[in-house]
Amino acid sequence: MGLLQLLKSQFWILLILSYVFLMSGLVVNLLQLCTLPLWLVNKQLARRINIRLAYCIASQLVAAMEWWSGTECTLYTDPKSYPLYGKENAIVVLNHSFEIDFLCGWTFCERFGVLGSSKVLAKKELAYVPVIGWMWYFLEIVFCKRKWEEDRTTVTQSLQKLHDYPEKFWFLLFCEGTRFTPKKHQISMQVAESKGLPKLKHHLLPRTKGFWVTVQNLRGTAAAVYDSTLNFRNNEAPTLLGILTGKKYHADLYVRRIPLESIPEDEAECSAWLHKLYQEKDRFQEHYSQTGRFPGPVRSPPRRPWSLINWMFWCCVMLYPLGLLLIQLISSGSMFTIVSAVAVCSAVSVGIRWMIGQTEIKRSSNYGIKEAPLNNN
Ligand SMILES: CC/C=C\C/C=C\C/C=C\C/C=C\C/C=C\C/C=C\CCC(=O)SCCNC(=O)CCNC(=O)[C@H](O)C(C)(C)COP(=O)(O)OP(=O)(O)OC[C@H]1O[C@@H](n2cnc3c(N)ncnc32)[C@H](O)[C@@H]1OP(=O)(O)O
Ligand SMILES: CCCCCCCCCCCCCCCC(=O)OC[C@@H](O)COP(=O)(O)O
Repeated sequence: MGLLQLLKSQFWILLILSYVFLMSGLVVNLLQLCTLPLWLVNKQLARRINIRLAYCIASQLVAAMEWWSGTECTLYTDPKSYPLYGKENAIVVLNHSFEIDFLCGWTFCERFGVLGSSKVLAKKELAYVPVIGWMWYFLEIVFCKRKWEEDRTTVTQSLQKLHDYPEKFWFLLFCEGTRFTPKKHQISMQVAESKGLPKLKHHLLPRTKGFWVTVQNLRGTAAAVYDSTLNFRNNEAPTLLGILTGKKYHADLYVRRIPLESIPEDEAECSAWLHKLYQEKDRFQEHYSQTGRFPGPVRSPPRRPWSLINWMFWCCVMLYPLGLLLIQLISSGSMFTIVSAVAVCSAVSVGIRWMIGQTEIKRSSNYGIKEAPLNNN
């Protein structure tokens, strides 16, 4: 292990990065709160400001991945579709097997200039995660309870609001609805069998209602579906903690652009279309596991310096007062201040550990387990 790598893996470095992320995130959340009155007067301006504020938070994680860990991202895609990426609204369909799949998604958003405005159909629990969840509220992220009876109306309403969104956005859908685990896979394949659908090896059976409602409500707003399949080289199972301690991974993403008009409007046909798409995705993953690559040409966009510049800016802004405080602390020698500083450090590390925990598959929800196939009609 090199000296730099050793340094990156030190706990106190992680603590400093976490402090910068948490404190700058809370400052950004506060600024977002201040834009509330502006929504009443000039909604489009409020949205544009919030896109930039969200960029300040999300791009710190992207910088950690691209610049700190040096993780590389290769894009396999058709050269004819490539010039359209970032220039049109799109619905992105992505497999949900990795702890940092959302971060890889963000990295591509950054490279195509849509990071601040990127959206997702997210489980409601994430709305309460400090910094990220609070930021999403101002970004008009669509939340769902994964209970169709309730989601049908709320998801439709949230999607309708995006019709006049002032900047280009990608709307991410993890149609599997939860992270892949062997147990969830086994249960979802029982569901597939009970529905007479072919079994999938690398994916859970997709939930089709969210996809259908998204496509229907974004017709005329989004131009295409980007069918995206992600994998990592050398059978790696990357983690956010790995990224933050400087571990380098190599992600491969296969993207196919499918014009929205080619997707059926009828719910049953749309559902069958999505099942077929997942059967194809499964074949791409099988191809990857056999050959170590996806089909088609490679066209990788380079990383941009903006995420790093933003991160450096927040490091300077947040570390300056921390430095002053430390000097004061050491020179005062007061037991009370030292105990307070230790308490703050502990709170930061517990808070960040909890947030990182949200990304860990071993802490994944029971969704997809609790509904036994026998309960399905
Ligand atoms: C060029 C570069 C291209 C791309 C770059 C890539 C990406 C970048 C893009 C954007 C980035 C943006 C942001 C990223 C940042 C962060 C994101 C982080 C995380 C958030 C992600 C989540 O929170 S995922 C969880 C929430 N999302 C979803 O669940 C979406 C999918 N779900 C649905 O669509 C659901 O239908 C629903 C949520 C709308 C409703 O849920 P409900 O449970 O009520 O679902 P259903 O009614 O569908 O369920 C009943 C049907 O399911 C069948 N069933 C029962 N048991 C199972 C089972 N175990 N497995 C499968 N199916 C099952 C049942 O039979 C019912 O079937 P029907 O035939 O009746 O439908
Ligand atoms: C430099 C930064 C230092 C500190 C970084 C801490 C950042 C914490 C970021 C938390 C972001 C949370 C996003 C989680 C996304 C996710 O993967 O959600 C899972 C859901 O899809 C499905 O849930 P489940 O049903 O439980 O599998």
